[in-house]
Amino acid sequence: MNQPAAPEPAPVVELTIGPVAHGGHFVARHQGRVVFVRHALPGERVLARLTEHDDGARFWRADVVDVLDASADRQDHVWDQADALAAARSGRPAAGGAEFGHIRLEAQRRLKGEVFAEHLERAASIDVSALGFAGVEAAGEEDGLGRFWRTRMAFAVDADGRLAMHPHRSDDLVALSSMPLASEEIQRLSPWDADFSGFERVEIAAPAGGDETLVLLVPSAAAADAAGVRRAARRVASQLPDSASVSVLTQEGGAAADGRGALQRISGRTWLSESVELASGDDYQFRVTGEGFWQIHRAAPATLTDAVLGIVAPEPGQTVADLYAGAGLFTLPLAERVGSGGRVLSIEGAPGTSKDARRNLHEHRQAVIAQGRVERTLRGQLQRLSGGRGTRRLDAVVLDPPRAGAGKRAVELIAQAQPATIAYVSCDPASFARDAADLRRRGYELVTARVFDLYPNTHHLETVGHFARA
Ligand SMILES: C[S@@+](CC[C@H](N)C(=O)[O-])C[C@H]1O[C@@H](n2cnc3c(N)ncnc32)[C@H](O)[C@@H]1O
Repeated sequence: MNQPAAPEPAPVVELTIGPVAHGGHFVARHQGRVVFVRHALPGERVLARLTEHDDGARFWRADVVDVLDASADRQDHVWDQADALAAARSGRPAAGGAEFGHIRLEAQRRLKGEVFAEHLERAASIDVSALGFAGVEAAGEEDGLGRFWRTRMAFAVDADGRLAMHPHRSDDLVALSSMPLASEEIQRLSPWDADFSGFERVEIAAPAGGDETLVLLVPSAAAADAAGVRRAARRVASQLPDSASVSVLTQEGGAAADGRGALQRISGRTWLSESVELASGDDYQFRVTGEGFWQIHRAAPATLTDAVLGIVAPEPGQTVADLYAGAGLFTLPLAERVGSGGRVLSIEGAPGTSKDARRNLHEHRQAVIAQGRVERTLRGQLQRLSGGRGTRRLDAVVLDPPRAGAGKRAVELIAQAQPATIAYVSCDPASFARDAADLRRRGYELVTARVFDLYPNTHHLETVGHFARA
């Protein structure tokens, strides 16, 4: 019988690396075609394996397998399991999730600043140097190598029940023996040593500085009956320290935070208590349910809230909107500052997360907590706030949309409310630049932009932009 032909090994080509591009890639050219290369640095000469190279494709993709001339910004990778060069040498896949780990931290920030500046220039004709953009800022105290900052982690589970992660754009799984971006609280659980058989996804959350952790187990599609799932979950719980609360999350489709999931407690609690201390010394407590949204970097909640309050400078009696509000991270300090004579309209789409916001704000009657999509609910909420006399104008708007940005309809509604000030928090420079261009067309100018490195050793960056009505 004929054996199927073994797949051709992907070609390896020599490339000279050009500038950084968004998404963790660097731009090179091969035979006139653009190649997006990972694990590289500008100016390097490398050997790279073509991972996507269709003849008809507009561009190709490649991963560096060897460095012929190294950049001075290159360092030993901070996480051996994500080290693409070591992986290529030993013929194993590298885990995704730390695609900038081979770059010195200061250089990562310089590159992220270049990506940010380029997007604003290209999509919104904004020259960030004219705004006094001072480069990407570190958040909070940090490990010199950009490790131990993630208070939220999501893992896959391999066939042996080990925590695992996918390589970039791959369905393969890399079983983990470490994950140095995870916070020290998560490290203390040593989840890499546990057996998660029976589950297909594991989410772990740990508040910065606390000793409680929350482990959510998503049963695999082929899971046994409910009793079998509970037994498997109890077996997981028995392998973890007592400080870990364990719950099973069953999802009837959709993301964890969409409110359609059901949480079933196995041990401990189904929620975490998060504490945020601002630069002013003000201290806030939040309850965040297992499947609810919370910022990932340990210093992000305080860093972002300080930046937002610095822009909005809320005053007693004002009316402010907090859009894409999550569990109320910004809503709570805004509500305290506008006082009982003011109003904060807080809109969050995910029902479970919105429930958290309602609990976190229940003592603040000036906060109106609305659940729904901003683009669908903002107008109706502003009409309600005006008591049926047209649409309530806003003094300021804070928006912190997901990666896709706010989009045309939400920007239109925000501009119609005529806020003097807009604080726009964004985790994606492309959608931020697109929305910034739209805000400009509607009479708002970007006054300042700060970029925070809330995702060290990855290509991601967080922007807080201050827009003012021209
Ligand atoms: C980046 S998070 C910000 C949450 C909050 N500001 C914080 O920092 O904790 C974005 C939030 O927007 C919510 N969301 C996504 N799309 C939405 C939409 N169209 N309308 C309202 N909320 C939405 C998500 O559920 C998520 O909680």
